Amino acid sequence: MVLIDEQRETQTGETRDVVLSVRDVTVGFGDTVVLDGLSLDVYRGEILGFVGASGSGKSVLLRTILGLIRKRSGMIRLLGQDLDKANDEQRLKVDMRQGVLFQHGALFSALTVLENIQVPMREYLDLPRALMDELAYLKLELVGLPRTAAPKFPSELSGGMIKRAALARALALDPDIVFLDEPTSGLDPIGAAEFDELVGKLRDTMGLTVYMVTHDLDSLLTACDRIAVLGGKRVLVDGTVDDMLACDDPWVKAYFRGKRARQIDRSARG
Ligand SMILES: Nc1ncnc2c1ncn2[C@@H]1O[C@H](COP(=O)(O)OP(=O)(O)OP(=O)(O)O)[C@@H](O)[C@H]1O
Repeated sequence: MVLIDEQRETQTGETRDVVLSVRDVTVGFGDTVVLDGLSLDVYRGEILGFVGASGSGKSVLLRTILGLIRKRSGMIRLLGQDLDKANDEQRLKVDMRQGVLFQHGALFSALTVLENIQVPMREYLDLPRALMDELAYLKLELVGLPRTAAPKFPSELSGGMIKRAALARALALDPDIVFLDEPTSGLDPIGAAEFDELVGKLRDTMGLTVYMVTHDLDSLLTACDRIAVLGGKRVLVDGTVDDMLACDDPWVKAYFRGKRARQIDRSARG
């Protein structure tokens, strides 16, 4: 496990390890500024739900953190490493300690489930085939897929199985943090709840840190330890469900105090 030298006092006064620190980040395309001075911390072992209106920049931030989009200014420290200052070796170390589940799973259609899970192993490690098979079967089990799913191609899987297979691939190298981009979209409510439960179990058993972009109110209210809301090109508010309910921003109010939210919140709190 990577040592993290960064600790921060949270809003509740606890001192926690910071796994991801985004500071004053600005990102734009041409004349359009999408993120303007955005700051956010993600703590070790938490599930952070990241929400915001469509087009507010959630994917842009995720892609910037992953190094797929260049920021104009600001700093991003992931797993204790300032990504702008990382040399190739340091970048590789960080890459190996993070997993990503892209929207819709993004599995390679020409590879079986087992081969998909082995992609990061092939990319970063030099392991004998038998060991890679064994490790991939362990990941299958971890995400609740049967061994019979291993030789199947993505086109032969249900939506829920695709998400689980993609999660198994994201977990292939036992990362410290996983980034999940709308992991429950397209799943029925039962499948979505089971997926959330699985993510919670991974947090509890592996100490996994989860950064989850989601529109799923159920996930935000029941699975996430903390919520951050993107609006006005930065993080408008972050905190617990109660912090969201106390927030007076019109979008946050409409989202968390709307009719659907009240129903879910009532059933989640019993
Ligand atoms: N490569 C790009 N070039 C130009 N503009 C872009 C690019 N990528 C994203 N944008 C713009 O950035 C803004 C934010 O997009 P983004 O996809 O991050 O929104 P989002 O919050 O993830 O939305 P959704 O919830 O609908 O997925 C949009 O206006 C989008 O058009």
